Amino acid sequence: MGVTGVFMEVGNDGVAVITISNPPVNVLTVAIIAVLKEKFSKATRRSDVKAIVLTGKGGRFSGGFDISAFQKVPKSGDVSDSPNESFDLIVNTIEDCKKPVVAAVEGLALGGGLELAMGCHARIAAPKTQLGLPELTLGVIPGLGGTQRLPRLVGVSKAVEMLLFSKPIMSEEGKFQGLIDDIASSEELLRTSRLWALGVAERRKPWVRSLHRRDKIGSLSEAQGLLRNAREQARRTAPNMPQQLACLDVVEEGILHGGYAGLLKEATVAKELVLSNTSKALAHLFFAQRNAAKVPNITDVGLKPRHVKKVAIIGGGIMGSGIATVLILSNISVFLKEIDSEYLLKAMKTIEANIQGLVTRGKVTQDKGRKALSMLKGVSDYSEFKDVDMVIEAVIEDVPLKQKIFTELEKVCSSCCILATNTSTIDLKVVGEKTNSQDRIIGAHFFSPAHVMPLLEVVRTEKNSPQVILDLLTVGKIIKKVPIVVGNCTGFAVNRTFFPYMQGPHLLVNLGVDLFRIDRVIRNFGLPIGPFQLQDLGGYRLGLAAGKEFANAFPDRTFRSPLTELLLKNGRNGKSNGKGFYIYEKGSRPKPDPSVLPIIEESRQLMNIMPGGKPISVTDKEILEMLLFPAVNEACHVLDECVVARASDLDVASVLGMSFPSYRGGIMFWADTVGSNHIYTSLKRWSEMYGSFFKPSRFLEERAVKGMPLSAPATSSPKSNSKL
Ligand SMILES: C[C@H](O)CC(=O)SCCNC(=O)CCNC(=O)[C@H](O)C(C)(C)COP(=O)(O)OP(=O)(O)OC[C@H]1O[C@@H](n2cnc3c(N)ncnc32)[C@H](O)[C@@H]1OP(=O)(O)O
Repeated sequence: MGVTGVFMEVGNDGVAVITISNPPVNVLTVAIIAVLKEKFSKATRRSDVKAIVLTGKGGRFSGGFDISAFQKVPKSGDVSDSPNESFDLIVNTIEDCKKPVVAAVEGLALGGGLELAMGCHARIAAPKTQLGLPELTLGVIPGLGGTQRLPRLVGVSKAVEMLLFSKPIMSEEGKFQGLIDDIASSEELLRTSRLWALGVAERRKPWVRSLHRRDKIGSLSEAQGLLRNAREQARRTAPNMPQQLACLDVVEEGILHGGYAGLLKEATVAKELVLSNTSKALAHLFFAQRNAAKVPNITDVGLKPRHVKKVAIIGGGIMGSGIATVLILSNISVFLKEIDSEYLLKAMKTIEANIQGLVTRGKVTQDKGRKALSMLKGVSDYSEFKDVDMVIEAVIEDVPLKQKIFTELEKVCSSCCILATNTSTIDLKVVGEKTNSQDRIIGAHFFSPAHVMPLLEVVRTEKNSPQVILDLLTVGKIIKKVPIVVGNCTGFAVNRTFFPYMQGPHLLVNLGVDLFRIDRVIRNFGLPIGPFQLQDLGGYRLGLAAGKEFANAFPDRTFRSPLTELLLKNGRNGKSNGKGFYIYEKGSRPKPDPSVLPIIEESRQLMNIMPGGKPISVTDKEILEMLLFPAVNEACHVLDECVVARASDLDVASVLGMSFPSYRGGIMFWADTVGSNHIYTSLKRWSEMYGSFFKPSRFLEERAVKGMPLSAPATSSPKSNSKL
C-alpha cells in the first residue's frame, strides 16, 4: 500500500475495505475525496462486493478536511479547493449507496472525518476514540453535513453543545449518545465492522440513513427553545464569532425544512464563512501553533528528549504553586521547597485550592485531583534535590537571591539536572553568572495563573545545550502548555512586546483621555479586559517593578508617568487591597471607582503634557491604534533582534499569553491586516507630537517603505545581534 491515497481490498467475505491514507492524520483533500468517490463507485459496481467498510490507516480515522484550504481559498478566491462534497460524496455516494457502508473508526474522527463516518449506515469505534466537530474554532461551520446528521444522531441539545464548544467526546460517550453503534477493541475493529456490514446487507441489522432520521430531534417547540437559548449564550459569550449564530441557523433550517434543505443552507453558509477574516485568522493560528513547535537545530537534529519524572520547585507563591499544580496533574512528582513550614502550608493550600477549582469547573475529575495531590511533597531543604530531573526556581524577582539559589543548586543537584528559572524579566546570564552551569540554566516563563494560562516561554541563552532546550520543550507539551522558544532579553518575547501596551494607557490618560474609555475600547476590540483592569489584577507594585526593568533596558522608548507611584502613595494597590481603578464586588461586574479620579488629575498636573493644557480629542479608533501600534513597533524590534524564530510565534504568544483575540490571528497577523505603512506613518506623526515613545523602529520603517508585510521572513542572513 502506498503512502497517500485511498485503497480498496475486497475480502473473501465479500466486504470491500476502503482505507484513507494520508499520514499523519488522514486529512481529507479535494483529491482524496475524488478518489474516495471512485473507490465507492467501483465497490458498488463489483458483483462480488456485498458490503463496504470505510476506515483510516495508521489507527486514526481522519482529522478532517485540510485546514490549509481555509488559507488558500480567500487568497486565490478559488472555492474549488474548499470542501463542497456534502451531496455528491456523502449523500449520493455513501448514504444512498446500494450496498451498506460501515465506518470503522479509531483514534480520531474530527470535522470532515466524523462527517464522513456519520454519512455511513453504522459506526463501530475503538475505545477512547475522539469524535468531534471542531470547525467553529476555525471560523467555519461543518461543511460535509455535520450540522444536519449530528442532531439526528445525538439529539439537538448534545449536538449544539458539541458544535458550539467544539469539544470532542470519546467513543464510549458516543455509544451512549447514539453516535456510535458498537465499540470494538483495536484488534477486533475491522472484523466487527465487516460482520456488522454483512449483518446490514442481510437485513439482520438496521440500514440507517442518518439524514432521514427524526426520532432524536424531538418536538419542534422543544428544539427551537434549545436553539433560542444557545443563540442568547452565543451572543453573550462570543459576540465576535459570526460562525456560532450561523451554525445555529443552519441546524434550525434542517429541523424546520428537513435534512436536504439543511444541507443546502450548510453548503452556502460554509462557503461564505471560508472567505471571512475570522476563518483566515484562525486557520493561520492553527498552523502557527504547530510551526512554533519546530525549532531549528533543536527539534530537527535527531535528539531524543529525556524523561522528566521528578521536578523540584523553589518558592510556593502564586507562580510556584500554579506550576506545581500543572506538573502534578500531568503525573510528574513535585518537591516544593519553601523557607519554613508556615509558607509551605500556605503553598500546599493554594495548590489544593487550584485543583479544587478545576474540579468544580469540571476540568478535572475528583479522582484525578486526588491522585495529583499524592504526587506532591513539601520540603524545607535540598535533601530531595539530588535525584530530581529538573528544578524550577519561582522566587521573587531579586537578583542576589536568584544567584545564591543557583549556586546552591549546582552543588546539590546532579550534573545533568535541568535548572530552570521562572523569572519574567531578569537576564538569564545574570541569574547564572556565579555558576559553571550556564549550559543548563534556562528560562521556563509561565504566565499567571500558571495552572490556567496555556503559554510557556522557553527562554534560551546562547550557552544552552540543545538537549536542555528540547527537554524543556517536551515537558511543556507533556503538561499541555504551548511552549514557544524565545531568546534571552529583558521581558523576553511577550512581556517585552507588550510593555508599551502597559505604558501607552498612562500616556493617554496624562493627555486627558478617560481611563474607563480606554479599557472599553480594548474590550470592544476583543481583549477580555482593558489595560487598567489588568493592572488592578496584577497589583501596582508588580507593574512598577517591571516598568523599571523596561526603563533601564529601553530608555529611548519608555514613557515614565508618576501615576502608579501616586496610586501606591495613596494606599492603593489594585484588586488585592480592594483599591483599584475599579470597585470589585462579589457577584457583580467591576464598576469604575470615581475616587481614583483626583489622583489622575494630580498626575496630569505633574506631567503637564496636555497640549495647551486641554485634553486631546481622539476617536476610539485612534485610542486603539495609540495603544496597539507601539506594541506592534516593539514586536518589530523583537523580530529584528531574532528574539523569536518567526513572526507567527508572536501571534501564538500574544493570543495565549496576553489574550489577544484569536479571531484577529494574533498581533502580527492583525498588524498586517492594518498595513505596515499606516502603522508607520501614524507612529511617526505621534512621535512628532508626543515624543519618542511612539518612534517607529528601523524594521518597521524599512518594511513600510518597501510595502512589505511585517510577518514576511527576513531575506538577509541571521543578524549578529540574534538572540536565538
Ligand atoms: C468540511 C469540514 O467540515 C471542515 C473540516 O473538516 S475542518 C478540520 C476539522 N478538523 C480539525 O479541526 C482537527 C485539526 N487537527 C487537530 O486538532 C490535531 O492536529 C489532531 C487532534 C488531529 C492531531 O493532533 P496531534 O497528534 O497533536 O498532531 P498535530 O501536530 O496537531 O498534527 C499533525 C500534523 O497534521 C497536520 N494536521 C492535523 N489536522 C489537520 C487538518 N485538518 N488539516 C491540515 N493539516 C492538519 C498538522 O498541521 C501537523 O502537521 P505538521 O506535522 O506538518 O506540523
